[in-house]
Amino acid sequence: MDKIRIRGGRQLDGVIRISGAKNAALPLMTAALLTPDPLVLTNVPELADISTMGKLLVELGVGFERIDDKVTLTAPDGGSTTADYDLVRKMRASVLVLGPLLARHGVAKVSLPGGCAIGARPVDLHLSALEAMGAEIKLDGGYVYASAPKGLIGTRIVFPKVSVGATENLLMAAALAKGTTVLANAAREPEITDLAECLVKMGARIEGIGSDSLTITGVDGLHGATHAVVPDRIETGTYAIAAAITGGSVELKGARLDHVQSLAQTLAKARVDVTLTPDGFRVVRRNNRIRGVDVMTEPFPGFPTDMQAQMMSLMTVAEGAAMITETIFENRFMHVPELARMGADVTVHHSSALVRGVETLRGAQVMATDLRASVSLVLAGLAAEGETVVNRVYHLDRGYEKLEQKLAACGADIERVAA
Ligand SMILES: CC(=O)N[C@H]1[C@@H](OP(=O)(O)OP(=O)(O)OC[C@H]2O[C@@H](n3ccc(=O)[nH]c3=O)[C@H](O)[C@@H]2O)O[C@H](CO)[C@@H](O)[C@@H]1O
Ligand SMILES: C=C(OP(=O)(O)O)C(=O)O
Repeated sequence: MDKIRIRGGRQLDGVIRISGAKNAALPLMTAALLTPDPLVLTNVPELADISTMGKLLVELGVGFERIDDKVTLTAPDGGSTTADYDLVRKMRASVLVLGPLLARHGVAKVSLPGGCAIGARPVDLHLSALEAMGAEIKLDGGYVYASAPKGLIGTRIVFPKVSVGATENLLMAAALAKGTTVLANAAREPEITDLAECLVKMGARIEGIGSDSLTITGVDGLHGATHAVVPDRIETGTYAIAAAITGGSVELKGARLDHVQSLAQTLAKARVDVTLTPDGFRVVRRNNRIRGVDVMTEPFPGFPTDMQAQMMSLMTVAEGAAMITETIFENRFMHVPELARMGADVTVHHSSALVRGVETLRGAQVMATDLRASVSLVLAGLAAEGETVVNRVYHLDRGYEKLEQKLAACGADIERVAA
């Protein structure tokens, strides 16, 4: 298994171009299941999760062609409606095929995704909302059997909890339902807005895009479209912290500051400068020490759970203490013991972590069990004295396109070592 080796202590200076968002590209790819016409997506990042979704769609009979950052997906009539365990278990976003398959074909059999390192992550909200639209749902042998032979029927759905995936699944299902569906207490992450805008290009009728209440008037059929995937706000935030933690200056080209407002506010409180540039924004910290700032994760526009581990790395070297509270996932502090191996002082109590800043971290052999925890160790390694080796690089390959190249181009001493 490959490893990442970092020799820390170098400032990062330069420019990083932000890739398309994994968490937008994945649902957009499943939207191809809604129409027999080609859906052309551009700015699609090259990531393990995108290949996994491609393989799952091919198993469902979808034509998949990739040329550079452009992916063309064509889902002819008569494709399969079964998503097998082997691919679904690799990536939870696979459950997003359920809504589109059911809406288009009236039937779907999709493996339950199961839990993962960061939490149990049930899909009950997806299933009960589809039931409210008239679907019959049965669970058997680890599979969801869903059917709606006469089609899904629009209704008012009030999500008891904000869920990105459930909002996406229902948005796609409602696009082809009979009548009007209202999704109240919907998630409003930029990836949902991106999906909604693509669906509108495909002929869907959606009002309230960008808000927590979406009104979808079902149509008889959708057509093909071309859509550019929104820039990745989590990749953006990760490299913003890379600049901050190393005391450097990095311009994030293509990044959307309006998608990372809560992070930018936190960085400003921590004494990191964020300034707009014509094509993105620049993050600068020079001679001052980072100041400890409390952070609590929340649905968008609050501070994203997918940036919590990276922010914790920054806070480990802050002046003073920071309380980091995780409200979205019940087990998302796996980076804490690994950061402690690098000299960080962190105490976890239930869903909060008290981080007492130290002067410096020291390099170590580390590994993590999920994507953002892994990248938080890379960030810590960039700031640490000496050598850090991050194992289990396959987690990073799920979500960071050309990670080592992007960081090395700004002066980081980082390389991938084949095992
Ligand atoms: C591919 C993708 O876009 N993944 C993102 C998506 O995951 P995902 O869509 O899985 O996350 P959700 O927003 O659904 O999860 C939020 C919370 O709701 C719970 N829940 C969710 C669904 C459900 O049916 N029942 C239930 O209890 C989850 O366990 C979690 O505690 O949003 C998360 C929250 O921003 C991000 O961390 C993930 O990176
Ligand atoms: C948790 C994440 O992804 P997924 O929902 O695919 O596990 C993530 O992108 O940080």
